[in-house]
Amino acid sequence: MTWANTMSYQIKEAFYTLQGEGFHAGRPAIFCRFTQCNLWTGRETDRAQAICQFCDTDFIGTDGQNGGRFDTATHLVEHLLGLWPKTAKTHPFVVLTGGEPLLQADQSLVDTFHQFNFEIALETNGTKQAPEQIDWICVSPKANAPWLLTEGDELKLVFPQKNLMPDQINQAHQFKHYYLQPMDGPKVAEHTEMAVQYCLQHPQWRLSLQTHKILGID
Ligand SMILES: C[S@@+](CC[C@H](N)C(=O)[O-])C[C@H]1O[C@@H](n2cnc3c(N)ncnc32)[C@H](O)[C@@H]1O
Ligand SMILES: Nc1nc2[nH]cc(C(=O)O)c2c(=O)[nH]1
Ligand code: SF4
Ligand SMILES: [Mg+2]
Repeated sequence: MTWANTMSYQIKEAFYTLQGEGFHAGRPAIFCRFTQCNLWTGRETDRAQAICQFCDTDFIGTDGQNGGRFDTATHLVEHLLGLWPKTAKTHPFVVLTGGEPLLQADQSLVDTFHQFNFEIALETNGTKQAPEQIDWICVSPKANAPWLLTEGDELKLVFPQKNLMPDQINQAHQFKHYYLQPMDGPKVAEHTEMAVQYCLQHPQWRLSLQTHKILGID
């Protein structure tokens, strides 16, 4: 006999938009937002007790646009492929985010994306190791959380974070690009000015604005 497969991918929402942040800002991409995070429950009543307290995202449930539970990697990938324009001359580009995508995204999902000719980018908090062969890894470490994934393509530090300022980033870490992203919230203007000044004084760092918020798109 075979066991019923209870594993499934739980997706809050999925949408086609421009990557707003970091190296690939401006690039059309399918966003796949997984439910759940290991640094916050996602409930406002728990925010003040969470390890990560500044999150700008709702990742609870599977009720968002194009969200749902997908019982196999193939079913999820086919669903996402449907969001890529039919007339596109380029292969589909997907950004796995959340919530924390590495709680669910496994080797089978990565391999299935590649079978369907996807290029895969990942947005992660860096608390877990990633499956192999992800095409673009963006790590955004969080103060007071374990940091295990210390290599990747892009390090995108939300700034400022008490206990995780850019001078505390170990330069032995292996990333191709280093970005400061101003922490959104009531003080975003002040944080942006501070990030500009920090980059000017430490030109290894570049500024990442959340351009989708400026544009008013997803
Ligand atoms: C919502 S997170 C999901 C992926 C993963 N859990 C992570 O933290 O990287 C996506 C990106 O938004 C960033 N982010 C979350 N809240 C933010 C805020 N208030 N201001 C600026 N960036 C924020 C995260 O650091 C991360 O780079
Ligand atoms: N346009 C757009 N770009 C993004 N880059 C990272 C995002 C995220 O929430 O992970 C995000 C997002 O939610 N929207
Ligand atoms: S780690 Fe990412 S998804 Fe989790 S609470 Fe922080 S910013 Fe939000
Ligand atoms: Mg976002």
